[in-house]
Amino acid sequence: MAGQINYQLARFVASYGDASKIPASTCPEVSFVGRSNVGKSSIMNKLFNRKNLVKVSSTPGKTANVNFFEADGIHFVDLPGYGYAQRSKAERDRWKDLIGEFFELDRSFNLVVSLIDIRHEPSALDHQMIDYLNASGLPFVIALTKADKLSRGRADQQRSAIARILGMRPADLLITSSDNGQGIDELKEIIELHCLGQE
Ligand SMILES: Nc1nc2c(ncn2[C@@H]2O[C@H](COP(=O)(O)OP(=O)(O)OP(=O)(O)O)[C@@H](O)[C@H]2O)c(=O)[nH]1
Repeated sequence: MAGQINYQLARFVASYGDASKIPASTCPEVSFVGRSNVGKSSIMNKLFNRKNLVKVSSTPGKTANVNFFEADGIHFVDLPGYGYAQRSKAERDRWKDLIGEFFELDRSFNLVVSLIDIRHEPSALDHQMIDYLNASGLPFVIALTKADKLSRGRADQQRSAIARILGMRPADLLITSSDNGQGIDELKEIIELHCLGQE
């Protein structure tokens, strides 16, 4: 049951625009990836039960750095959203490099939470990210975001469709909403499993 990690004292730790400047891991880490505007900041705020600790922006593409948060001795890492078309190519390349370099670091990748908007098919960059996660062997979970925007039945259908596209089982994809809290306790349980070593 979720509840072993105390999220109450979540705090911002540091922000890095250059992966080579990130200090070595000192504790378990949970990293959040996904396309711009998918809801990374919102799901992190929901975990922390805070409105605005992780800046939520309705303008896509605001998270341009790797941002570290800490709660109860665990680091939560907000990675820059990828694939925001209206940015310059130079900026998109910088973000891609930053994400790529981050995953090449020798770190404690206890869990990567890969977010996909439940309403849309995975993008080419989502595929690239998930292929990379599969190939690297890093533990990851897919969280489908914004489920409150669909009926329960439609959300289940979308989960099956997205799972099929990704070659995964529907049960491997978590249906979540930062709006009504759906799936957040399950996500907490998965985080606990990977960060507190209860295999
Ligand atoms: N209805 C609904 N809206 C959501 C949900 N999660 C996020 N949003 C909205 O989607 C928009 C983007 O959310 P963010 O959490 O800022 O997304 P992000 O992935 O951090 O965005 P970047 O900073 O661009 O990488 C905001 O307007 C949020 O209010 C959700 O579960 N339900």
